[in-house]
Amino acid sequence: MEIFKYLEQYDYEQLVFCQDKQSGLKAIIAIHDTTLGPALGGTRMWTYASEEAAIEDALRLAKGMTYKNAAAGLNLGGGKTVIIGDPRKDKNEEMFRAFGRFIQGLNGRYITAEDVGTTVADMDIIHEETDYVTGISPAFGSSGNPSPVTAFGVYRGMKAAAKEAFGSDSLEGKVVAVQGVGNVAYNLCRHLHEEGAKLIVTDINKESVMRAVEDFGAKAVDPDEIYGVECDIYAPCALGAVINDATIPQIKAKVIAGAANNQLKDTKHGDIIHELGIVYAPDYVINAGGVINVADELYGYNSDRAMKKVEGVYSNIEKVISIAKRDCIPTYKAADRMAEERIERMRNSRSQFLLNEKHILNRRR
Ligand SMILES: NC(=O)C1=CN([C@@H]2O[C@H](COP(=O)(O)OP(=O)(O)OC[C@H]3O[C@@H](n4cnc5c(N)ncnc54)[C@H](O)[C@@H]3O)[C@@H](O)[C@H]2O)C=CC1
Ligand SMILES: CC(C)CC(=O)C(=O)O
Repeated sequence: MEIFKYLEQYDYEQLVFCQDKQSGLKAIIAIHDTTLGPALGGTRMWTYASEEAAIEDALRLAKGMTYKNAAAGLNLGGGKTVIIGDPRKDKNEEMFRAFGRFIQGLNGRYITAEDVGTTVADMDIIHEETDYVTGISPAFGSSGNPSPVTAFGVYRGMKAAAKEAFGSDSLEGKVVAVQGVGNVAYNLCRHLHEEGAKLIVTDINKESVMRAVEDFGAKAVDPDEIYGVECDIYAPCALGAVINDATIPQIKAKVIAGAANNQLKDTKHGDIIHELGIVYAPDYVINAGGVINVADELYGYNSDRAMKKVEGVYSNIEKVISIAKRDCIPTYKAADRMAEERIERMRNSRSQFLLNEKHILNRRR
């Protein structure tokens, strides 16, 4: 990958490589765009096949955060970190302390939170070194694990997408195929089960599957089978790029609505599912509940206020669908349009000169 060419092509601001020999930390912080405010996005710990794959993931996820935060109405830019390693074997306290110091060194340009492979306990360790971390323990007056709130937002967004596809937002009796039943999707399954939806689940982790079978009466299928099952709604809740040339011909669902980031392998796959008449709830709009929740910590966390905003994922999905219909475009493009228009409006409004304490005029006093 020609890194500067890529950064220029997709308007990235900064890519930071962090190495700490003692703890084994190898982290990549990608900051995409800070027009709306500091870049907020989680830290993913994963065993990447190559350093290039890790860089690509950080970059793609960071750009997704710019769009997610903008579309959610947050005054935050987009960034993300990936830590290279196996979260089950390679974590240690010094690693997250070292990582916290690297974040502190960015002086507020980047604020982190949980993502796949990292936990509230990890955020608490980072917090020993920096205040630029969210999703820390409720004991600190913070919001804790974002996953249940992300799940609630996905549930709300799924209902809005169902209303468009089926004429009603009730999920009672609807068959939902859930791919990956981890932190977010387990909580999503609970909401769906409580509303009377029928669940088909899969995961590469057998224990997670069994928990959903036992707790919610879900039917289990093998990971490769999930795309082709007879269902009304397909909910990708594992990793990205699952909507692709190989999977689209198998999908029988009328709605795709799930938590995973970067679900479309390529934008052309968003065009194809649109042509097939599938209602696609764009990933970064439907899964914004977690970031909306952790962002509230920056104002002094208030759960009621945060949950009210997360309920708005429903109307945000409605808004995206109506832009898509108005402009005759697929929903993924409508979501991009919504996010980009907000960033441009704010960029223009911030172009006016404002004196602040760092300005040269102040230094002369
Ligand atoms: N946790 C959060 O608040 C947010 C999460 N997301 C996204 O939602 C997705 C899920 O996040 P979490 O639930 O936090 O992660 P998680 O790691 O708890 O759950 C992911 C699950 O997917 C399973 N999985 C991995 N590969 C699979 C495959 N090929 N087939 C089937 N299952 C597979 C894993 O075993 C795991 O149980 C991720 O893409 C994440 O980036 C997005 C926004 C917020
Ligand atoms: C997990 C969230 C708190 C932030 C994030 O990184 C995301 O929404 O993907």
